[in-house]
Amino acid sequence: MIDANILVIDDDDDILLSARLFLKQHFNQVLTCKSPREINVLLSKNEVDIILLDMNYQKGASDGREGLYWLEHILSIDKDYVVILMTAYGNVELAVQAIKKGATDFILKPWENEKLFATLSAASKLRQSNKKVKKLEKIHTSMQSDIARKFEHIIGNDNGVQHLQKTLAKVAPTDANVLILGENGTGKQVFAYEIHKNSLRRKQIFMHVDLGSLNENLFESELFGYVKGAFTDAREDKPGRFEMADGGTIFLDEIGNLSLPLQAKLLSVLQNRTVTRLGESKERKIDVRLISATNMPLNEMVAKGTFRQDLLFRINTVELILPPLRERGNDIVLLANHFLQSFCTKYHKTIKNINAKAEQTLLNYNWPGNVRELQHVLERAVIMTDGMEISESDLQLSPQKFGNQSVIQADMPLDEMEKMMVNKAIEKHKGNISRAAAELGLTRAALYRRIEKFGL
Ligand SMILES: Nc1ncnc2c1ncn2[C@@H]1O[C@H](COP(=O)(O)OP(=O)(O)OP(=O)(O)O)[C@@H](O)[C@H]1O
Repeated sequence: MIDANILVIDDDDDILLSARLFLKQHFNQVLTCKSPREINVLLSKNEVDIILLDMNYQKGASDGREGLYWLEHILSIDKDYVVILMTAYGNVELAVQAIKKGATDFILKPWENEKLFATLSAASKLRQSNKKVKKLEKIHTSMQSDIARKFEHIIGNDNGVQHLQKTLAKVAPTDANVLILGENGTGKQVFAYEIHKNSLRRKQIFMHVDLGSLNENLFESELFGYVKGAFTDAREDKPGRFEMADGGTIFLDEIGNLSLPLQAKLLSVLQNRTVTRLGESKERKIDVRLISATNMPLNEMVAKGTFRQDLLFRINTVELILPPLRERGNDIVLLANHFLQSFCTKYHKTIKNINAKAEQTLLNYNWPGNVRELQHVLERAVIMTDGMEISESDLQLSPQKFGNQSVIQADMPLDEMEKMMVNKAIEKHKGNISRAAAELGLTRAALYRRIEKFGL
């Protein structure tokens, strides 16, 4: 059985019947219709690979003009359709004209079944390779932007990060849906890409979609695509991100920002594994591995009714919770040195190290912007410093973000400082753990761990 869908258009019922009976034995799907006027509807509802098109429809017509007209029409819908013309009149000139206009081949009626099969199987090979080329072009474009994005490797020796790396290694080669949770800048995108790089889909597309930047109007056209004329600016057919990611991984970033109506639309695509472009009713199958990420507390949102539970179940087969940078201990110094090296290379500077006092400052800081903030701090420090080492003043860290300065003294041990902040936040929010955790930039679980640790 050849994996191709054939549409046969002929005004003669006997021809349609014999084509259907014969071709059904060899091809995936065979559709037939009597009038080329039905072409638009049929092509918008079905995934068709090859069109077998009669040249004459009006009674007594034999010049093939109608066939040429409909050939052009089909190719104007999508120039990649493979069209094979058929006629009872062995007119070579007409055949040449049709091929010039974009037909793939020509067959004479009455046909011999073997000849018809040979022509159609060659055509389906052509169609497959056209599809492959298109897909490769898409992958090429996406890889170009990947290269421009320049992904980092995951750096981290902290227990939490090491544990996550082990989970990642187990999950990556499966097709399981992964949800990555963590504050801004904790490396959710880095982890998502690492999963893709270690998956069986590594040679296919990694499609990053920032859902936070898509408003209600753009959501469907970006994600599901559209056909020419679907709306005023739709000048040509455009596949959506899901279709482009077919065969690869789609990374839905900021999934917690979706409104409830958009969550419903996304859920239906994930359940059916098909997308329908705006302006058409045809369903297109998609095969994607899904990774989602957010800095929002999805479980709490489910409890409040602002995030659909069924959508959460669909996306969180495996959950990775990235710890904030302030909880990663010495990884702060490890990452800082890594960024020091890379910015020294970028700015052609020779800076040997970060001095001890500056290191301690980095360790004491709260890092509300996490690894991204650390990266910026090091970039600025490398640019600004004139010496051979990074000192505390080069870091230019905002004093407010070391915690409550009015009571915290500079020489206070880190643990005590932390205990005091936790206590204050719980008091301020009258024991409401969620609010206290939100203020501290911690997850509820992380706050409970501290309450236990400090015996509060
Ligand atoms: N473990 C890590 N090792 C090396 N670089 C990292 C690591 N984690 C994060 N980074 C770097 O920090 C920056 C922020 O990371 P990333 O964009 O992945 O964070 P994010 O959690 O997706 O952020 P946001 O929530 O704002 O989208 C990136 O430049 C990334 O390369």
